[in-house]
Amino acid sequence: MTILYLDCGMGAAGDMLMGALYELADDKRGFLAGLSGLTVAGVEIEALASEKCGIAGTHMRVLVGGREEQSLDAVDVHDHGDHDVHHHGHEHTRHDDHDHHEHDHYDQGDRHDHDHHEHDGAPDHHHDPGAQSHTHTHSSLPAVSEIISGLGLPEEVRDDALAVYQLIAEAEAHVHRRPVDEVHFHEVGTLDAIADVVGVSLLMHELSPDEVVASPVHVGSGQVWCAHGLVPVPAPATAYLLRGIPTYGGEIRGELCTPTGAALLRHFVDRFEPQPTMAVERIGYGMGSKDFAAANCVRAMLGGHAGGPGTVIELAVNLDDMTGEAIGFAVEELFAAGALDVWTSPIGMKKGRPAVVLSCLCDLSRRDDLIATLFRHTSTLGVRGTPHDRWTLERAVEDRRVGERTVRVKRASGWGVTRAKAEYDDLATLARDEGVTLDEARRRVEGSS
Ligand SMILES: O=C([S-])c1cc(C(=O)S)c[n+]([C@@H]2O[C@H](COP(=O)(O)O)[C@@H](O)[C@H]2O)c1
Ligand code: NI
Repeated sequence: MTILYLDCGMGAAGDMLMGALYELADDKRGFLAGLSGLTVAGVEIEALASEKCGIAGTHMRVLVGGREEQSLDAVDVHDHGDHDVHHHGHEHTRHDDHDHHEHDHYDQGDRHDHDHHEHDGAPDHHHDPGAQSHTHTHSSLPAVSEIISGLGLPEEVRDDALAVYQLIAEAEAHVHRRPVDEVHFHEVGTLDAIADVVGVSLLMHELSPDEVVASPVHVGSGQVWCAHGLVPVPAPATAYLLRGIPTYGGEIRGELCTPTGAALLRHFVDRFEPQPTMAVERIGYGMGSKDFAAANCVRAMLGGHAGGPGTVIELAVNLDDMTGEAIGFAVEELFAAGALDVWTSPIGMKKGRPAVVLSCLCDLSRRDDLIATLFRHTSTLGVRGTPHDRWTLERAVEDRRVGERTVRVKRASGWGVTRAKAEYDDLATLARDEGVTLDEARRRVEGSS
């Protein structure tokens, strides 16, 4: 059971997530080759050694037409004009010839400010950024999907990347109160964001952790320039994408979590909580392009469960107006939707009604599906949920030959205990086919070991 833990104590941007996962990947060349389809579109992706507050990590530099996009925090408004903001995005990239310590001053007057929704959504609608501003492209979801689908990615990677973009499109649609099919991306529609989304999807596919856990997300504070103008941090799309996820503003003035980072977290992370008990085997640091007092990185840790409890959710509803048949059907649907266990308990309810509590246990990643199943297949108007610690034995299933037949035997071990038990369905088939009792069938399986 492998756990990928993402420390988002300095937020998350697409390139930071990609850098952190890249450090964990075995086949780094294969990964970069997997992104080569993007070079046709003028995108170059380099993994550069980068250092923040003395920590060595990787900065994934995505160049589109030779330029790297940066988010423009409005960290300081100077006396010499309301429109001047101090851009503190600079890099400390060892393999780079440029002067990384320059501080650019962005003047709102040099920006091409406009309503991106007035454009027709053609993916090649670029604005010349000039010397003082940033490039952005206006792309529709179908245009972005076409680019992603044309990259020759494994099906699962392509589907993940498309799902991340769907989330971004829904966030844009919500923020601008437009239908999803009328959304035109601005910054996140540029090729560098596509590279981030595809890169992270590819690396997740390569690492294939059983569980992805992330810390509460530090979003930063203040304001940031985007295609709409100066917006509050977290940017509106980021705030929407992170709803329901634990976040905090903290002391740092600047945008720490971008819409792309937020969409990637929403899609890939199973649960948000402090680092679980795990035996960490590999650690990766993905560096951002900006510098703050704290190391601007996402830290990724890969490891296994280390004897600590897992978390399961118990969902429960009280039912006083359903038939036994209908409740039985709901039980089957809950199992089909991924419940670990489902049970009913008799209760007495108001107005002297005999009733039942229908309960089920599930992993957090299945919780929302099971809530939807409860609402769909029962008459309840509310679902209760309680998280529980759960300690488990390691389980394995082995096949055992009993004469001409194969019977599955479940082995469980840990906590000083080892035991084995034949799978009931196989045992019942054996008993019926051989015309013996269940006990006799069990003895035959035990005798065959
Ligand atoms: O492109 C989109 S959807 C976008 C939306 C918003 C809104 O809040 S609406 C803000 N921004 C800003 O663009 C840059 C780049 O974001 P990436 O996700 O492409 O890294 C960033 O400063 C966002 O706040 C983009
Ligand atoms: Ni927007």
